[in-house]
Amino acid sequence: MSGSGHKVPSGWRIAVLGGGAWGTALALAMLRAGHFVRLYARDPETVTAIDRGENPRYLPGIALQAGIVATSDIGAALDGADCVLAVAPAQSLRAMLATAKAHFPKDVPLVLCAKGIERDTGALLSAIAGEILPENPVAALSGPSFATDVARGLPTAVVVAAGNEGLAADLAARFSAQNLRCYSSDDLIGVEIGGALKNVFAIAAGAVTGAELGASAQAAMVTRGFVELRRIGAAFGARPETLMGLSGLGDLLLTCSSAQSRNFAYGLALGQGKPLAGLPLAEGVPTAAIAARIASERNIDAPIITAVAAILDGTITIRQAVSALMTRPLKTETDV
Ligand SMILES: NC(=O)C1=CN([C@@H]2O[C@H](COP(=O)(O)OP(=O)(O)OC[C@H]3O[C@@H](n4cnc5c(N)ncnc54)[C@H](OP(=O)(O)O)[C@@H]3O)[C@@H](O)[C@H]2O)C=CC1
Ligand SMILES: O=C(CO)COP(=O)(O)O
Repeated sequence: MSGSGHKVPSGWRIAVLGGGAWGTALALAMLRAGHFVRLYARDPETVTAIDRGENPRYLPGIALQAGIVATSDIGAALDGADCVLAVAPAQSLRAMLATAKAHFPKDVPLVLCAKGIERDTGALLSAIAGEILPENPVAALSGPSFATDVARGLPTAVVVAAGNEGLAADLAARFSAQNLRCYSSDDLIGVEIGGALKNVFAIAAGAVTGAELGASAQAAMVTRGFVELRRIGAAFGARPETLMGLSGLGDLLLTCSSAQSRNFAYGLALGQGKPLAGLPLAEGVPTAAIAARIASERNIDAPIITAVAAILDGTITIRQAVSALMTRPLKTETDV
C-alpha cells in the first residue's frame, strides 16, 4: 500500500533531474511513495548537502529524510531508471534533456515538472521533450504545490497528465502517498498551459499588492487573468474543465494569493519599486514575454499578459498599465 488507500506495484527506481526546491521536494515525495530515488544535481555542493540531509540553498530549514541518492553524474542518476522526473526550470529543460539524452533509458516515462513556455521558440515543454526524446512517453505533473509544503509532507493535491490515459493513471497511482494525492488527466496540453500561464498572473498579483492597488483590483485581475488563460488554452486545444482544475484555477489561486510564491514575490518587489536582481526563480518572467507574443500572433485578446510583459521589459509603468486596462472599450463580461 502506498498510504493513499490503494494498492500500487512495488517501488520503482525513479531518477529526479534537478536539485532545486521542487526537485528535492519531489524526491522526498517519491521516497515516501515507496520508490528508490536518485537525484541528479549538477552542482556538487548540492549533492554534498543532500548527502548531509539538507538543501540549504533551495530548501532552507528543511531536514531531508535519509534515502535520496544524490549525484552530479547524470548517467549514474539515469542508469536503470523506471521513470524520470525532469525538474529544471522551463528555460533550462532543453539543455538538461540534451545532456541526459545519451544516458536516457529507453521507453521509460519522462515526467515534466516545470511550469513555463520556452521563451525563444514558444514551445510547450512536452514539445521540447518530444523533439529530444521522441521514444519516451511524456507526462506532466502540475497543480497547487509549494515545494516547502510538499517537502514537509503537508496535504497536497496535484494532477499527472499524459496523452495516454492509462499512463497518466498508472503514474498518478504510483506517485500518490499519504498527503500527496495525484489525480490523473489525459489533457497534457491543458495541464501544461495552466501551469505555465498562472505564473504570469502571480507576478501581476504581487505587483497589484506591492503597488497597493487594493483587494478589489486583485480579485478583478485574477478573474480577468483567468479569462485570458482560458482563451490561450482554447487556442492550444486545452479542455475547459482542465483549466478549471488543479493545474489551472487551483494553481492560479495558490500563487496569486501567497507571497510564498516566488512569482508573487517577484511582482511584489516590482510593485514596491524594489530591486529585482538576485530574486529567486520567477518562471513567469520569460513566460510573460512569449505568452504575449503568442497572443499577439494568434490574435488572442490578452491585455493583462501583454501589460505584464511590457512592465517587465520596462516599456510601461504599473500605473500606465492600470490606466490602459481600465479604459479599454466596455464589453459584456461573458465575451470570452
Ligand atoms: N518550487 C516550487 O514550489 C515549485 C516549482 N515548480 C516548478 O519546477 C521548476 C523548477 O523549480 P525549482 O526547483 O523550484 O527551481 P530552483 O530555482 O529552486 O532550482 C532550479 C534547479 O535546476 C537546476 N538547473 C538549472 N538549469 C539546469 C540545467 N541546465 N541542468 C541541470 N540542472 C539545472 C539548478 O541547478 P544549479 O543549482 O546548479 O543552478 C537548480 O538545482 C520550475 O519550472 C517551477 O515553476 C513547480 C511546482 C512547485
Ligand atoms: O508553482 C508553484 C506552486 O504550485 C510554485 O510557484 P512559484 O514558482 O511562484 O513559487
